[in-house]
Amino acid sequence: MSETPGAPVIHADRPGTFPHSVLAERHPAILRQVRDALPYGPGQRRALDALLTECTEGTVEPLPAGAHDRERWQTWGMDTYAGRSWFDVPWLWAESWFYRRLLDAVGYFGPGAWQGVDPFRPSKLAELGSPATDEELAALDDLAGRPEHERARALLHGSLWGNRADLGFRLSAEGAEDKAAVPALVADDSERLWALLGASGTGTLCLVADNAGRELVPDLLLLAHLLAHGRIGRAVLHVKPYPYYVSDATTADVLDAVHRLTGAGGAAAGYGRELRAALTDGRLTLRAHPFSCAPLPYQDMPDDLRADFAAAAVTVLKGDLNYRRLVGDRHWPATTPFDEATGYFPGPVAALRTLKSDVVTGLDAGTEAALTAAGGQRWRTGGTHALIQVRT
Ligand SMILES: O=P(O)(O)OC[C@@]1(O)O[C@H](CO)[C@@H](O)[C@@H]1O
Repeated sequence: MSETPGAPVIHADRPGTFPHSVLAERHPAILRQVRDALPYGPGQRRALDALLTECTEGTVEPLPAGAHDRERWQTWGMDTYAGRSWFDVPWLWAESWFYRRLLDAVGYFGPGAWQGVDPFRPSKLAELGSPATDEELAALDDLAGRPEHERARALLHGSLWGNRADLGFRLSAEGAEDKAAVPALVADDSERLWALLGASGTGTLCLVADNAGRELVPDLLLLAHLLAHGRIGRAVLHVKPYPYYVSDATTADVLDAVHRLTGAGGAAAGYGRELRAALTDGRLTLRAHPFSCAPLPYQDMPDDLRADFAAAAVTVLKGDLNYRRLVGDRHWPATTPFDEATGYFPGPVAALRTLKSDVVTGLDAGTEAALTAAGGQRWRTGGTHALIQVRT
């Protein structure tokens, strides 16, 4: 773990703060949701109950000697934090630890019959199969007749606002952009992103995915478009190696999403076929690196991942958690330059994120003041605002 100096690391120890509410309220609610989602047996239910007590009142208990990833978690700080209250370790660490322990409780890592069963799959499938997703996919038919650059921009906004599970590519009668969403952008470096994704490109785009379902679908649509129109030669989609933060995308979720697209008919099916072809011929590859579920900032990424990102024309990181890990989960002044916070990143990097936690960099002072004047600090966590930031 790096000892990088910087703004103070975020902890969850102060009642009344957003991080505290995640540990004290959101995690217990997730445990209840998981209990209800699948018919787990008595042993799994006891383990979920024990985890509830441990994460709210107890201390960090190290993984047992036989755990397959014990050594990895030791390098990720487990021994340092063992014995401390979950509220007294870095918030990012406590959250990642929660999902690792939850999967243990339901037998995800096995051995046994429940090995590999995603506790969040019922909710992911419900979202993917919802009428709202039908509507959003049908909106692709309206997009089909537009010029390529308009489609590309609409799909980029779909991917961005998909982070709020709200696909921005749905066209209004007036034009190609979502009129309500665009003014909510607190930083917009999209033209710099398009400069990296030129009109004809042979380069590789790394897209570090966030949520499955209604976020992953527009991410895939964007990749399909960029590949089909030769803006990039290859894409590498980074997904999680195991279920994480409830809805984060795994390989199984990508396959479900592609299946959903091909079965949808209309323009959506065309995107689905393009994705299947790209996966089959190697233009689109999936990567499920263990570090994608690490409780650490990207500054601490291992060399093989660094090499992947270094070789890309641009790496696009989706969502709030990836943003926290990109700039560091710290109380940065909002005007801290994005270029400075991401200076360590081994190549051009872009963040596409709706704001759902306190961390933010790269705002100008006027924007920050206007946001705060309009409603205190709620803009930081409410998911009502978004940003596209790029460092070349
Ligand atoms: O990465 P995502 O899906 O955009 O957001 C993850 C998130 O919901 O989880 C954290 C709270 O648990 C917050 O940082 C953030 O709001």
